[in-house]
Amino acid sequence: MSSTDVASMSYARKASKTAPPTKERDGFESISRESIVWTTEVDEFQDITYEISVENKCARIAFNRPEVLHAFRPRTIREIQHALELASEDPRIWVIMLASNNDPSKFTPAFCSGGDQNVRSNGGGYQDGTERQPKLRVLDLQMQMRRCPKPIVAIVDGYAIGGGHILHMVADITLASDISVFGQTGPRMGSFDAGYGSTHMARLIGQKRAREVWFLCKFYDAKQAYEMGLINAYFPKEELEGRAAQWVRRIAMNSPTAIACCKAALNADEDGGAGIMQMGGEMTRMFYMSRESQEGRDAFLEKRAPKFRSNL
Ligand SMILES: CC(C)(COP(=O)(O)OP(=O)(O)OC[C@H]1O[C@@H](n2cnc3c(N)ncnc32)[C@H](O)[C@@H]1OP(=O)(O)O)[C@@H](O)C(=O)NCCC(=O)NCCSC(=O)c1cc(O)c2ccccc2c1O
Repeated sequence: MSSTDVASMSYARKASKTAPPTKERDGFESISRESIVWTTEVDEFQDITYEISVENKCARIAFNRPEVLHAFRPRTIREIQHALELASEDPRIWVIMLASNNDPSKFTPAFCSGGDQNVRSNGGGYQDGTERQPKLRVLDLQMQMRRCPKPIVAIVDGYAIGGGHILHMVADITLASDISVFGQTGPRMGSFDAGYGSTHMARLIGQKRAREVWFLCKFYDAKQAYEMGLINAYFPKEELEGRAAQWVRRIAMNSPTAIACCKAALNADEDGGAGIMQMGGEMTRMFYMSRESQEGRDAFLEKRAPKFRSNL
């Protein structure tokens, strides 16, 4: 019997009608924390790795530039965009991890240190020879992460700074190790993110705190980040991998459609017309699966008047 089955059993209804209420009845603690065994899905990436676990219904996209603390250049972002598209369109994948590959014996651990300053151009963005024009491609990635119907879990182990800090905030869930450090540096090095980097941060931690983070450019440890509401949880470094596996397994046990709709609704509250479009898209997708919707298409193709049956 797999650990997921054990968790499902404790989650299932039981016969007793007199048991006192306990929070353990959610079954969460019985979900396995064993490391996920990953299979490399695409190996032509240079700046990232992309792995999947079909058994656990999840994908792992990881920054792989430890020598610059996983700073991203346009190539890095383009590769993440491609991997995210693969994961989004793969029916075997229900949850997506955004992480980093660290070897603390060689380089300081980091999730991501933001835009690679070596390729920051004077032309209004970043240019590593792969862009037609210098651009802030990471903003497109942020939109793609928001619009992805599958939950994205950021796994932060080390520095999450600048644009790297924004990427974990844009992810749906953030789990961190206790050695992690969070912060913005833009105003110290001539940059800022006036999009989600400012507005979503204020939604997460409040206006006063967001102004502090941007105006002072202080760094915060994992405990402070948790207390501020920047992250969901933090764990001793050696436990992070197992705890992340537990969270991801649990999300993948739940209804993917319900989760997609919750994500769309939470985005809609913040994203105005674009958020409503995302939620509307989910509604239309499900409506297309109904007999009522299909009757409209069939009637058109058969050149007859539709005979709708209302479900209302
Ligand atoms: C994170 C640090 C505080 C760590 O300091 P530490 O002393 O431990 O390590 P080093 O500084 O020696 O770093 C090791 C090694 O990595 C290189 N490196 C680190 N970060 C970067 C980077 N961002 N770009 C390029 N290279 C980097 C460093 O040079 C070292 O290499 P060596 O060859 O010298 O060994 C510290 O590293 C630090 O402060 N890093 C800079 C972090 C930063 O300022 N990031 C923000 C960049 S701006 C940005 O990210 C950004 C994002 C967006 O989403 C935007 C969106 C819209 C508009 C603008 C955006 C934007 O500007």
